[in-house]
Amino acid sequence: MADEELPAGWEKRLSRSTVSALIFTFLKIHDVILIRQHYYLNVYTKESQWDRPDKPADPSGNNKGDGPEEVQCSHLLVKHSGSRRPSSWREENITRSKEEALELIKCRTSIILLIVSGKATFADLASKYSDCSSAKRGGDLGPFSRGTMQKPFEQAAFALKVGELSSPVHTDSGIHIIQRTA
Ligand SMILES: O=C(CCc1ccccc1)N[C@H](Cc1nc2ccccc2[nH]1)C(=O)O
Repeated sequence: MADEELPAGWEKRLSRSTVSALIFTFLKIHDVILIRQHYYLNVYTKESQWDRPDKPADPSGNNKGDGPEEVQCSHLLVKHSGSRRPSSWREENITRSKEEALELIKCRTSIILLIVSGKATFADLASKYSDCSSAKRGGDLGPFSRGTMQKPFEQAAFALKVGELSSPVHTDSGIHIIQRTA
């Protein structure tokens, strides 16, 4: 079935291994072959699935067993001067700019490559570098359902597969890297 025959409300997307992208981006290893896979995004609920859908996406977002009612995530937050609370356990008065925060989170993210080699875990890094109070719990936010987190965070979290890492996500709190853990 050709792409244009996708049932209404679905988009075909290309994913790639975050790690490969990070290796490619941060270590400038030009012979890394990006692992690319197609997945399908419900344009209404932003939920994603690997299997090609055979029926129109449910616009109501009612969960008919298609996506999780709740997810569990950990995150690493880098705040900046424009954050809603530019202060954290790490730094009483956070003055870095949003651009500096983005650069910093990219550096932190490149450290996530250490996870691949087993030299560090996401929890190790979040507990060291996250500006959220959840750093004390290795960045773990516990399970949450839709409607409880800032929308950009929720949409990114619910689009992740278990174990996946997000790209940098901007909320009023700052810039996050999210890992879905359940
Ligand atoms: O609101 C909290 C506490 C989050 C938390 C949830 C569950 C367990 C432990 C912590 N921390 C804020 C920073 C912050 N903003 C967020 C926005 C979305 C998700 C997590 C976030 N964390 C802050 O510290 O300014």
